[in-house]
Amino acid sequence: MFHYERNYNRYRLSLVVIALKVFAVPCLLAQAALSLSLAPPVSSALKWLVIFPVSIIVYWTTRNTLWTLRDKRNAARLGAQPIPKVYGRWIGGLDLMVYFARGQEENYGTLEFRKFFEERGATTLNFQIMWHDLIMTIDDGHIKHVLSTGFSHFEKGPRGRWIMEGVFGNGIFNRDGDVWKMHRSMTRPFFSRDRISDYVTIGKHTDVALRVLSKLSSRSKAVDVQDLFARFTIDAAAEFLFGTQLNSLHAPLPEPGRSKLGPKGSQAVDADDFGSFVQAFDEAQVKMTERFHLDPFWRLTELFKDGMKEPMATVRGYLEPVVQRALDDHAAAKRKGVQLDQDECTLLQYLVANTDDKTVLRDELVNILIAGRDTTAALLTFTVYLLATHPEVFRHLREEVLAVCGPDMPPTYETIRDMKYLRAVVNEALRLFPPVPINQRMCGAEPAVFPPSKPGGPSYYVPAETDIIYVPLLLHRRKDLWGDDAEEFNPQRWLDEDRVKKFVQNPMIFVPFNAGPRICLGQQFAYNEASYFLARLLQKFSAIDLAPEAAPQGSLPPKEWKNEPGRKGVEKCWPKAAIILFAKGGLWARFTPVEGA
Ligand code: HEM
Repeated sequence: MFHYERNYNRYRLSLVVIALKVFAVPCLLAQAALSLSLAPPVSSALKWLVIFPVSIIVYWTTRNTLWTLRDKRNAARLGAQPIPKVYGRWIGGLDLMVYFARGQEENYGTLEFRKFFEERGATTLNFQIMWHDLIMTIDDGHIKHVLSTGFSHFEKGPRGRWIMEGVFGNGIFNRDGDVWKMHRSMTRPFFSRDRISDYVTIGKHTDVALRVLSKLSSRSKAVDVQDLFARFTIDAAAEFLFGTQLNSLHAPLPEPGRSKLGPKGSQAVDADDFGSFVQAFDEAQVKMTERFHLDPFWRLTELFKDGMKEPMATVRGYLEPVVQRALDDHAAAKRKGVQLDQDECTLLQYLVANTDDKTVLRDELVNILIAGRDTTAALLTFTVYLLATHPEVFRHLREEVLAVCGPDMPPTYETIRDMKYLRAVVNEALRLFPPVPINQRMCGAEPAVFPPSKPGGPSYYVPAETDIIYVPLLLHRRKDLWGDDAEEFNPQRWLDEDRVKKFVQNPMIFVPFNAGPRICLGQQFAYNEASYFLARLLQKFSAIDLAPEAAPQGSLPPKEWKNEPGRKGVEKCWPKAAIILFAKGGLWARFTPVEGA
């Protein structure tokens, strides 16, 4: 097996390999041509300043032209067309790369990619960056092929693995083929039940979170709900996954007007141990996103300092004792002949019964903590944002919650199922703000073909080993799929018979949890957790108002956005993506408590 972790640690060395490939090959060819030519010798200055740089451009342009011809031939052989190409204005399409990287800093999540599709009237494009193909798609049919019907032709691939290794390591998110199958079969049985104990865990942490919220709200204090939800979901996930009480909700929260801008959201001025763990988690994810945008140049920016090392040392330092304790407990239980009760055990107990490899265990926890914490926190954050900005939806939802659960009865599996408007609100938030707004795959060693996504449409040729980016945030906002109100928050669309019929006919227009064999394992848990929390929240609070004045400086959407069409012109928080969607600087809001609740 290829040891990614060992190789990842040599990322500086890989820079030499890349440099040799990009620069040395054309320069050596130029040197050979000079030596063989009968022309008089040229000066060193001419060679280094003119001939070698020109040879690099000529070599790569020629190679690209030859590959384009080869792809055209292959495409014709397979009865397909090449995907429309996007060229930058600078050599090697470097301006596109700068645009993508700057977008990470300055723009609205992944929305900025839309202009390329609109300008060309296409839903799948092939960006030419550093003389390489980078396919980006918002096409439901092509995404279906990548994730589901053509699953075996696509993988996460070595590029993604290189970049994600520092965070995800040997965990389920970062593996393909048999190793991924092993991870999936090891973890899936744990997620395949609707366990009563899950509701107990969710209920317990919801109560703590709402007590904190009630206390602050009784003094009309603004709260960064994104931070609150990150604490709630990590406390619930830690108990559900490894039986540990993190009690992060008991630690000091960021204060309105006194917090600073953290790597993603807001940050308490004096971070405690838990704060450092969470900030480290966030920092590592932001770094990982930067690497995606700057690849392969991130190696240069981290030549003297591995940007992932420190934050991940903090994260792993936090988790290693947890893993060790689980292994010790398992060994002790085995000695006493105690059997594991699969219905009541935590994921970690379940995993240690299957492997004692500490790296696998630690990395799996990191993977599932990120999966379980940040995604659900993003869902809750953007649902609250949408409810605060749509009081009529808030009122309607509250009426349903009070009608089904009364003013204080905790929701159950059955009552959650009965609250159809609640499900519609959650789905609508997932549609407009999918917690995983952008994702990546790679075509395998053989070329593939995207079948026509519309009757009579073209099949598209996908060259072997090409990166493919798909963008659920843009797919979910396509007007031709969702109607003219695609950008509006309208939960009713999930209850309208005709519109639901359209979705049932083509479920690939909505993929917040992915699709196919790698579909999210925690989908049911996430729906349960978010629905439970929202129902309890609406029992206890009668209104939500955004409190932008409480946010740290630099968090609010830039003034220039006001002139932009669509959601960008009306957004009151700044959606950004670092693998997972978040509100820059947090989402600050005030809650009106119900008397006596
Ligand atoms: C709103 C909440 C959630 C959303 C939107 C979400 C979304 C996703 C997406 C898009 C993927 C596919 C990633 C990829 O293959 O590139 C995924 C995978 C996964 N999710 Fe979730 N997720 C959520 C909550 C959870 C929770 C709560 C857990 C567990 C506690 C979880 C566990 C997983 C796991 C283990 C995978 C990996 C599946 C595989 O590679 O085979 N997720 N999720």
